[in-house]
Amino acid sequence: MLIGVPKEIKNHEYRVGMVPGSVRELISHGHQVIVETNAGIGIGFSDEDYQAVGAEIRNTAEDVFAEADMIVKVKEPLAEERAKLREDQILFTYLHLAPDLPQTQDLIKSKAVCIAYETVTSNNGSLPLLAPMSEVAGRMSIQAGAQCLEKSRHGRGMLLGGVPGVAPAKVVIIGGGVVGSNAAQMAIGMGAQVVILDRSIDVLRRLDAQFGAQVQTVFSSKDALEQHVLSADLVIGGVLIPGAAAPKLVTADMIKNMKPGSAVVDVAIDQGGCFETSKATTHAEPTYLVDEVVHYCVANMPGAVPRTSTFALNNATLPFIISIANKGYKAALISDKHLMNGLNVHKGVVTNQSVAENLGFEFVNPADAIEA
Ligand SMILES: NC(=O)C1=CN([C@@H]2O[C@H](COP(=O)(O)OP(=O)(O)OC[C@H]3O[C@@H](n4cnc5c(N)ncnc54)[C@H](O)[C@@H]3O)[C@@H](O)[C@H]2O)C=CC1
Ligand SMILES: CC(=O)C(=O)O
Ligand SMILES: [Mg+2]
Repeated sequence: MLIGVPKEIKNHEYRVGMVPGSVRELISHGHQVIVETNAGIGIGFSDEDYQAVGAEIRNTAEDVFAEADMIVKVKEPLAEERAKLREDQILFTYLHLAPDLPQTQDLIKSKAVCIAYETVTSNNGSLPLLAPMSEVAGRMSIQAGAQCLEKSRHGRGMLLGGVPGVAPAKVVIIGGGVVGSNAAQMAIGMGAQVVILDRSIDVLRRLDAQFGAQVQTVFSSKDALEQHVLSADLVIGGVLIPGAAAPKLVTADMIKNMKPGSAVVDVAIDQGGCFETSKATTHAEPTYLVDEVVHYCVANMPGAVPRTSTFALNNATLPFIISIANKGYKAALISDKHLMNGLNVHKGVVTNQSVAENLGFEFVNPADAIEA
């Protein structure tokens, strides 16, 4: 198979779909890889590094999209990338379609085979291609939130951990999955007072076993959520209903009633966000104010630490890339129900139930779609 790796074009996005080590593995399986010039330059991989392991370099994204059987990326394709997709071409990347009608419409129109990292599943119920980036974003959310509390960012002027004789900040984490538990680990390390809400008792049990008395675990009822959000200095949003748009758990009214200078970090923004007042921001301009509450809503947080993130992501994606390349996408999907769950759009039809329901498209079972 001919696999193409374009350079990412989202604002301040320096991750790349494949590192040279992964390219080497694919070539050892008998495949060809073309890489857009400077695709890895932001994390220290030159064109020569890719050529040294057998890749060919192309000067433009047009060339990569025109030639490749499968495109391997990081972020969802932007409009100008979507316009380059071809019928039957395989696209393997993050998509986050549920809150994104224009992208979904374009992918349908392209008739490409679109497999999303974030809905690939595993036997233990986790999302193996989302988890590494959620680890990064969860850890970063506390760094980002700590900066938002600084006076220069219009925050309350509080140090997360306080100092002896002065109370620490109260950090409230909504969603205790991968983002939430990694955020908790960092917040505890910085000495904050930490509360985590989740609506899964099993998740709360796991957090209790992991962190003991260092966190307060809370069942996420409307009442509890309101009580803790209103008394928080920093709120981290890390909820997920796989494939679906994030529930708007924190209303605009609740934001209005938070303390002036408090901060919210909406990690779930890539699924539309869990604060009613959230709108996606970029690393160039990460924050804005609503009712004196600092909002940080960057949809590609791991892009800020692209070297760590690229390796973490590529470690997880490589086995699936090899499987698709070796078997062809149909056999790869049929042989692995977890990879099949990644199929979101197939040659003009929507094959993810949550995406179809959220956006009002007809849902076609992925197995039926690829047999058709
Ligand atoms: N902004 C960014 O750069 C990044 C964003 N993300 C996003 O972060 C979000 C969280 O991802 P993960 O932690 O990997 O998901 P996860 O599935 O590990 O955890 C989500 C948690 O939310 C909980 N939850 C669902 N509904 C809830 C509710 N009503 N109240 C309280 N808890 C609720 C679930 O029980 C689960 O424990 C996803 O939307 C993901 O796409 C992940 C990586 C980077
Ligand atoms: C998960 C995701 O959207 C990201 O890593 O940017
Ligand atoms: Mg994202």
